[in-house]
Amino acid sequence: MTLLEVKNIEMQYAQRSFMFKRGQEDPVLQEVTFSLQEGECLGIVGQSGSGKSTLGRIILGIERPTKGEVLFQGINLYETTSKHKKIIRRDLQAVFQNSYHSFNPKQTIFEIVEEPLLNFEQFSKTERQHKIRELLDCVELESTIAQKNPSQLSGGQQQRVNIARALALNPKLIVLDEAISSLDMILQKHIIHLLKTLQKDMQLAYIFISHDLQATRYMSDRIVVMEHGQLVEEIGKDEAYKHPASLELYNAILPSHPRERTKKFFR
Ligand SMILES: Nc1ncnc2c1ncn2[C@@H]1O[C@H](COP(=O)(O)OP(=O)(O)OP(=O)(O)O)[C@@H](O)[C@H]1O
Repeated sequence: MTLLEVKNIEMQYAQRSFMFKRGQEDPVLQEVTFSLQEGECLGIVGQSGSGKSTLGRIILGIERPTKGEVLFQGINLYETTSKHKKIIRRDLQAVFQNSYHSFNPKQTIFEIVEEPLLNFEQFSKTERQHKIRELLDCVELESTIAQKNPSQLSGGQQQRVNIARALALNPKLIVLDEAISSLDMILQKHIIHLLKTLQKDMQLAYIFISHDLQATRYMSDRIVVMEHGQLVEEIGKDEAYKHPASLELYNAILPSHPRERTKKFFR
């Protein structure tokens, strides 16, 4: 079943200038259209500045597009009642690149993961404690971590806390915007495996926004490539990239062995 429909999205920011008359910037997104099925992972790749994060924020309901619509479970995100907004806020979650900035540094990990439960569920304190233990276990964190502050955790542990918080309300879709980019290669691998397992166990859908073509290929059922705010190619998991913009990204991947990294990669 279709979970998300993104239709003809255009995004144009107003020019910010003290010197000149305020006008319009060139569109950051143009005619962006795609859909996502329940339980599916769609990868979004593209060069820096191609509009990936802007699109992610529009899908999350954080930024209103200039044109077009986003339907989540058939409900238009930008023209909805407060009752529907609350449902959407439960079912649609996000994990961003820099997890530390999304925490209140004074809160304990327990309080961070508890927050969505307090806001959306009618759980007793014991039920919340149980649920938080379960969520930390789900992301392979020891429950002793619950009394620590974010600054006492490693980057990988912080990102697991972020994932636990995103999972707290059993969402249908998580937008992962460069969610593994700040981690070292080994941690990236662990988190990717974890995300895959959670996706299967919880029938989650993901939008996986990344610069990393290999991680995106591993995670996604389908991949769309963005260039200058437009979707220029859509491929299946095992299909080869064809569009010049996709091939440029693909050719920028460093070979795994330094001997194979010839000068052409640094031109
Ligand atoms: N709030 C804003 N106001 C004005 N322009 C913006 C705003 N947010 C993003 N942009 C512009 O939109 C374009 C796309 O930015 P965006 O961050 O979506 O790209 P991206 O593909 O996610 O890049 P990166 O991979 O580097 O994060 C950029 O030119 C950026 O300067």
